Amino acid sequence: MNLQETLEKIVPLDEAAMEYSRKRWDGIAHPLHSLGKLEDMVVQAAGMTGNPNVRLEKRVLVPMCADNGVVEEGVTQSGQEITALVTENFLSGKAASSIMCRSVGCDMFPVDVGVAAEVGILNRKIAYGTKNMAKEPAMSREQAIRAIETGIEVAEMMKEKGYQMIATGEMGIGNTTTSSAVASVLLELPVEQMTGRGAGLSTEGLMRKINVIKKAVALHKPDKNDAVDVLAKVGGFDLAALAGLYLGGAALHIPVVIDGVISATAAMAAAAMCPLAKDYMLASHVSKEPAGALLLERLGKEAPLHCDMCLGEGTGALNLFPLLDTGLAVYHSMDDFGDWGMEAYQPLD
Ligand SMILES: O=C(O)c1ccc[n+]([C@@H]2O[C@H](COP(=O)([O-])O)[C@@H](O)[C@H]2O)c1
Ligand SMILES: Cc1cc2nc[nH]c2cc1C
Repeated sequence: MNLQETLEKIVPLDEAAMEYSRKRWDGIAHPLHSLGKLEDMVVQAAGMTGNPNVRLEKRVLVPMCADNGVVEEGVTQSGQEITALVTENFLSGKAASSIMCRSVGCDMFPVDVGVAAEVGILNRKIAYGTKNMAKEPAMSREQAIRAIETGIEVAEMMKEKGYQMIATGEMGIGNTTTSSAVASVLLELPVEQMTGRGAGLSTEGLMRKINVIKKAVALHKPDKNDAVDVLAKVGGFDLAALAGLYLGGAALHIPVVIDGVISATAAMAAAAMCPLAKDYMLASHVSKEPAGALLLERLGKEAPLHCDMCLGEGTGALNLFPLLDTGLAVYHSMDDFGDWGMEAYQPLD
C-alpha cells in the first residue's frame, strides 16, 4: 500500500466489539473497572481488531534503525558508529531490547532504514544517514515518503507473518535532536521545553543542541500543517518509517505500542497525517525526556508506566506486555459474578 491508500483505509474503532468487551469485563467477578487501564487496553484492542475475543500473544518489536547527519554538530555524547554497533547487537541478541524480548516473549524484526554502515538486518536503506539539518534539509520529500512507505511495507510484512501486535522501537544516535525538532514544530512549543539530554549530554552540550534545533527550524521553516514536510526537513528516516508503521498498523487493524520520546514523536507525525490512527496506538511508558509527557498528552494517551526510562529501542513498549498479559488472562479465564452466586454490579452514576 502506498501512503495515500493507507490513509484511506484507516477507519474508526469497532464500537460493537468494544461494547461487547466492556460487557465481558463488567460481568467478571470483580469491582467494576477495578483493573483500570488493563481493562481499557483490552477494550481498545477489541475495537482495533473488531474482535472481542482479543488475542495478542504473537507480537513483534520493530526497531527502525538510521543515522542522522546532525550529529556532526556535537549534539550527542555518542559517536555515530554506536548506531551500527547496537543494531548489530539486535541480531546477536545482546542489546537491552533483545534481552527484554526474550524475557517477555516477543519476536524482534529490526529494519535498516538508513544506518551509515552495512549492518546485517533487513536492508531498506533510504540513504547512509540523513543530511545535516543545521545546514540543509535532512532529506527530500520523496525520501520522507519512501521512508514512511517502508514503515507501511513492514506493517504489511508483520501482518503476513501473523503478528497480532507491534511494539515500536528505534536506534539512531542523534534521534532525540530530530525528535525534539519535529515535536516542537508539530506541538508549537518552544524548543527549550522539548529538548533533553538524550543518551547523555553535558549542560553545555544541551545548550548547543537547543541552538542547533532552533537554527534548523528557522532555516527550513517546516510547515506545521504538513507532517511530511516536517519529517523531511528536520526529521530522520527512523521517525518517518515509524510514522509509516503506525499508519500501516492502523490500516491493517494491528495494535501498535508507543515506546519513548522518538516513537511518540513519530506517533504524533502519524496522527497529524491521520487523526484516526491514534485509536490504534497504545501508550506504554512516559520517557524521562521532557517531550515524552507532552507528546502523550497531545496524543490523548495516558501511559500506565512511569519508570524514568529513556533507553529507547522499544524497551518501554516491551514492558507493557506483562501488564497486558495479566489483564488478558483475567479477561479470558475468570469467572462471572453468576458463577460465584453473585449479582452483577450496576454502574452507580
Ligand atoms: O526512548 C526514549 O525516550 C529515548 C530517550 C533518550 C535516548 N534514547 C536512545 O538514545 C539514542 C538517541 O540519543 P541521542 O542523545 O544520540 O539523541 C537513540 O538510539 C535512542 O534509542 C531514547
Ligand atoms: C550504548 C547505547 C545503546 C543504546 N540503545 C539505544 N540508544 C543507545 C545509545 C547508546 C550509547
